[in-house]
Amino acid sequence: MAFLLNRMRRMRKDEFSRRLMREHRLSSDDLIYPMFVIEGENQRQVVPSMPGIERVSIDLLVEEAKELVELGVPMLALFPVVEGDKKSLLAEEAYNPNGLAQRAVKAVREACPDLGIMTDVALDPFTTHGQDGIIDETGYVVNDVTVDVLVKQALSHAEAGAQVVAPSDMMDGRIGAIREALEAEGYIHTRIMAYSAKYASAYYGPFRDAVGSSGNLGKGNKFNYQMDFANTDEAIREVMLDLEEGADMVMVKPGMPYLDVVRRVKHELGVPTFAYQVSGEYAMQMAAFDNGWLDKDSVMMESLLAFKRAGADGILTYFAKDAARLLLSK
Ligand SMILES: NCc1[nH]cc(CCC(=O)O)c1CC(=O)O
Ligand SMILES: [Mg+2]
Repeated sequence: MAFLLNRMRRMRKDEFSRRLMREHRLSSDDLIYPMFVIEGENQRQVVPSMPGIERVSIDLLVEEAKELVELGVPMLALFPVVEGDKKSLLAEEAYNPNGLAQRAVKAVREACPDLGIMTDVALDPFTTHGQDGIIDETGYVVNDVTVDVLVKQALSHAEAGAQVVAPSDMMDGRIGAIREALEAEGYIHTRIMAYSAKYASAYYGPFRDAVGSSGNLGKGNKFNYQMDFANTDEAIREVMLDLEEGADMVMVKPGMPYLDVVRRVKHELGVPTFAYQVSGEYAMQMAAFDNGWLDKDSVMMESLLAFKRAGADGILTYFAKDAARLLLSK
């Protein structure tokens, strides 16, 4: 032991050398903040299964968007919470040019022209049954009919001013169809963030509470369009297809339990890769924080850095504001 040449602890001894050898960093540039919007004015509703997260009306959404700009967060992800009488079997409200999402996009673009807005392209907030598409008489979500509606929805978002549209539905061929329609209508700059490897996950529960689709979905599941969580080769194929069809960014979802998939996508394909730390992952951590079982700031930052280590270029996270605030204070 007299001549221990490799002492790994030497570099860990002081903060300056720890800083020098640090391989990965989290910055506010890496964060995307998902937000839930409701009708009305000066309205806020808590989401019991997501402590700290509220559904807000457009006026309050705009105020929060300004806060995001100040915090250096580049983009928000918008999810409309649609009232029951707007839901239907054919989800017509999804492409209403004056729908809630479309109005919210316009309002935020006007107030914060440089903030990115990413819209959710999927039908689950608009269908009476809570599935992400149009169903046939057996309840099966019909792929190509659904894609036609998604195209209309994506175009209405682009027209409202969304710079990024994000299909989260997992229909086959929707990226290509949306890309072609955007090109044909002159929206050549609209970016597509594809939820490419989206798994049929039980971690989405609190989100479904937040958008009010859990009651409608009931005991239903999304196994015949979202991916089986036993697979990773299939994720690579899904990502490759979406890239061929014109996606600019791809996403893996959920996040923390799927970092192996994030790593494979980034390292095998080398494309802009994002991960979604979903509602259930947020709820789990918040439950521990609120009970005093885990320290919020340190565990939150450790969980977000793990995404960077795995290769993610950015993270959709309900912690985006808290993390950006913490980064600014350092
Ligand atoms: N298109 C639906 C959609 N878009 C984002 C989420 C989940 C997000 C989260 O859990 O935070 C879901 C839920 C689902 O697929 O049932
Ligand atoms: Mg696909």
